[in-house]
Amino acid sequence: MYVVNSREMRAIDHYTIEQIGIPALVLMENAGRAVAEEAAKLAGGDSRRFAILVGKGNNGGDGIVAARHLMEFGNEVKLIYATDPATFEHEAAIQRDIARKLNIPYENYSEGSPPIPWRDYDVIVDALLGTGSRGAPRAAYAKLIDEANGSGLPICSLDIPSGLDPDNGGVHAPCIRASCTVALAFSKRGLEQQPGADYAGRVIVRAIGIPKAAAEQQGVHTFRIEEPLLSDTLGLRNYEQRSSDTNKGSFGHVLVAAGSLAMSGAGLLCAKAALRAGCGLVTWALPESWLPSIVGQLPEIMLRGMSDQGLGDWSRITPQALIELSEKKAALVFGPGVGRFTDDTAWLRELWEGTSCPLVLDADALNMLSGSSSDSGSGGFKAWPKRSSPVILTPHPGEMARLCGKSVKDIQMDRIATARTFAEEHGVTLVLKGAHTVIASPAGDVFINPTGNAGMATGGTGDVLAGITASLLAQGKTAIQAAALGAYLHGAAGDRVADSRAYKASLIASDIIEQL
Ligand SMILES: NC(=O)C1=CN([C@@H]2O[C@H](COP(=O)(O)OP(=O)(O)OC[C@H]3O[C@@H](n4cnc5c(N)ncnc54)[C@H](OP(=O)(O)O)[C@@H]3O)[C@@H](O)[C@H]2O)[C@@H](O)CC1
Ligand SMILES: [K+]
Repeated sequence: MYVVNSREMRAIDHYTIEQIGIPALVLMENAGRAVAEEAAKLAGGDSRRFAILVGKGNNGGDGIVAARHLMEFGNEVKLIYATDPATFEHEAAIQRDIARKLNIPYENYSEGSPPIPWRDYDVIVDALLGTGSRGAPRAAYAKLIDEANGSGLPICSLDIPSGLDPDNGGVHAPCIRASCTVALAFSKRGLEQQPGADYAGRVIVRAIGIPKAAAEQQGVHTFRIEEPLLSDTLGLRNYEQRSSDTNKGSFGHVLVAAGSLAMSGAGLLCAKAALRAGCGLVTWALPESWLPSIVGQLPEIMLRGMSDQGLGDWSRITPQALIELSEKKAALVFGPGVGRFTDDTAWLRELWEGTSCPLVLDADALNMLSGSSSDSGSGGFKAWPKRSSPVILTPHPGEMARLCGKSVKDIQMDRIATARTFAEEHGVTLVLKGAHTVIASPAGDVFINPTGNAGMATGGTGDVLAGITASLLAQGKTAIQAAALGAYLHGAAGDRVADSRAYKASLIASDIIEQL
């Protein structure tokens, strides 16, 4: 499903109205009707009392239409205007006049108004500010938002919660805390990123007559991952279907290079997740001195001890040894639990240049790459030679901050833009982890993953994701397919674990592997 920013939405509206010829009033009627239906569902029955908070723009116009339909459904409604309705223009002014002729009750609210008697209402519809909103809500808008949040009533926001930045998910003070948000035509970027996603409540996207072709025509290339999208946009139709005439050699051999004595579990989780995600074979390359302690733990996985001079870590293992082992492998994942060592950035560069299979870099491998970026004058790993096969990087916000030389706060402020820019500039597929994981391709396509839960913020879940992603690559998926499907399946498995437990936060990383 398309996810748009306010500029794209304006262009899509304009194209639909001017080029396709669907009148703005028709779109507004469809929008108001859709919101009325969803608000009525939230209210849970007939004859409920709705306060409709109305701003001066088209969001307010949609709200007046919603009021009309709610009244038609048998409810009581009252319009509360945050700006003198005499100043309304265009479609909003037309809706204001219709409401007057229908004697829909209203009041003009201003900064000096006494508090609204909220006990006279059951549900609030928030139609103050939509995608035309700029900056923190001002004057009467701000006061009304504070009052509505303090009322204790369920709030249905129209398009976005008023006070939300529609483009990056940041929230101004104050911002409506909605029970549900009815996004019109397409989801908005602000609804798909934190903290906006929390303020929006349940997001329901409703069609209002704007054709999908309009988004395509305007070049929108940000999507939320969902089952139809996996098949339509990512070309993953029947991604689980296999021919019956196959063998383990048909589904790729993953090489996992991970783990050190202190963090052997990272390698174990990564290798096991790779196998569980469907590839034919997994070899786990690990420092040889502690290999004996692993024997028998993962009977399905082949172990390869790497000569480590008895240290138990990667500091004495040569990149050449791993390069040789990677020959004929369908994917290599490097990084989970490997730690840092002297000259590891140069070590990683040798691996980068010497291997020809698709590469997934996670955890400490990402910190090695950051070492390259901080190496002044080298141009960072952007200047490393282009590889013939793809690279997927899977940073969490802290690792991303180091890769970009920015703060975590800067990264989190606009995850979509950060991920897209980085992927385009560095020619890699990027998986920026965290709530609503963002996956960006070198071509600039961005996919937002809706699956997953807060219980997954626990050690080892990243190692599992790296293993799943490499496994999908080995099975012949393209980098963007493997990265998007990997994040989706990882989160979906995590949601199944959470659903099956008495205490959702008790999820641990190996549970995810078992639910794949
Ligand atoms: N076009 C169409 O056909 C369709 C439109 N649709 C609907 O339109 C919505 C977008 O409508 P929009 O562009 O009119 O902007 P919207 O958010 O209602 O209000 C902006 C007004 O508020 C004001 N204002 C801004 N910031 C403020 C602040 N911080 N604090 C206080 N005031 C502030 C600002 O006025 P100003 O202060 O600049 O005079 C501006 O005039 C969209 O979300 C969807 O609901 C859909 O149904 C699809 C079809
Ligand atoms: K709104």
